[in-house]
Amino acid sequence: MLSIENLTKVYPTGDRALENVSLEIGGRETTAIIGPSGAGKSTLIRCINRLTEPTSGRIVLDGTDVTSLNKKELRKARLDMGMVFQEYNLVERLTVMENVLSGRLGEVNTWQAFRRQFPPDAVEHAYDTLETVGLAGFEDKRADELSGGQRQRVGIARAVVQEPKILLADEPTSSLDPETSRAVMELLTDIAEAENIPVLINIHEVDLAVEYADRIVGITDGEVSFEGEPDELVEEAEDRIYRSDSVSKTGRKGNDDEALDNLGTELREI
Ligand SMILES: Nc1ncnc2c1ncn2[C@@H]1O[C@H](COP(=O)(O)OP(=O)(O)OP(=O)(O)O)[C@@H](O)[C@H]1O
Repeated sequence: MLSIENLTKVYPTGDRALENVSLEIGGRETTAIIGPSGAGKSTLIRCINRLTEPTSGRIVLDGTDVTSLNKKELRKARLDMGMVFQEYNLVERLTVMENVLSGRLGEVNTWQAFRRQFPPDAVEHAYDTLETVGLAGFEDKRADELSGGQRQRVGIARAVVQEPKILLADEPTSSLDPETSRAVMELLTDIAEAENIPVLINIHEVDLAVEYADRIVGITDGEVSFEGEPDELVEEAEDRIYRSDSVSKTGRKGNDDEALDNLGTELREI
């Protein structure tokens, strides 16, 4: 169970990205965080494993107060929090298998890591996980030979072999085409069930959130503006979440789209 308690983040620039955010995430539920651009979604995900340091508040994972850990303790605690990134964060010149096993690096010493000596159960788990994510047979391919969707599958497999207590995903579909995005969302929700862990996803596309998530959390101007099941996300709730936004919500025309339309009209008139 992950408890986020009164989380506040103020960047050194003075930007108040999060204001007293409290949430509980548990079971094997997929929670989607939606909201306008700049609302604080990414900051929220990154504060959980302290890739971004919270200003105040607490993050408690299965009884461990992550916010109070020193560097060494934090490295260990991060093994419990698998992270999937928008840009995959793979080591391009390493193979798929090496990238996946890097999820277990925290468990072996430097010499073992250098000799690529991982425990046999880790290697077996990596093979199984590659099969789960649809990449059986890709073990020896280099990461830079893969498509975006395949890279993201490697990123997910790397997070899963850590055997985390929670999976965090920061815009995992933003660099992917719609069909691949759906496949990745399906995979993440399947993993939540199979591994019996909660998955927290920062996602731009409301339609994907509604289709795949069990629960939706709306963030607006750094605060929780909605919390509920996908079918509770009626138009009024969406308007509340996106009240100050014009571009991020899928399916709704924003200022940029309108500006492009106007430009098109003007060009046709010349
Ligand atoms: N490193 C930083 N330094 C200063 N301000 C930052 C930093 N990162 C984010 N911010 C600010 O914090 C606020 C929240 O940003 P964040 O990236 O968390 O939003 P987001 O909802 O994930 O946006 P998007 O959907 O566009 O990625 C914004 O006002 C942003 O400008």
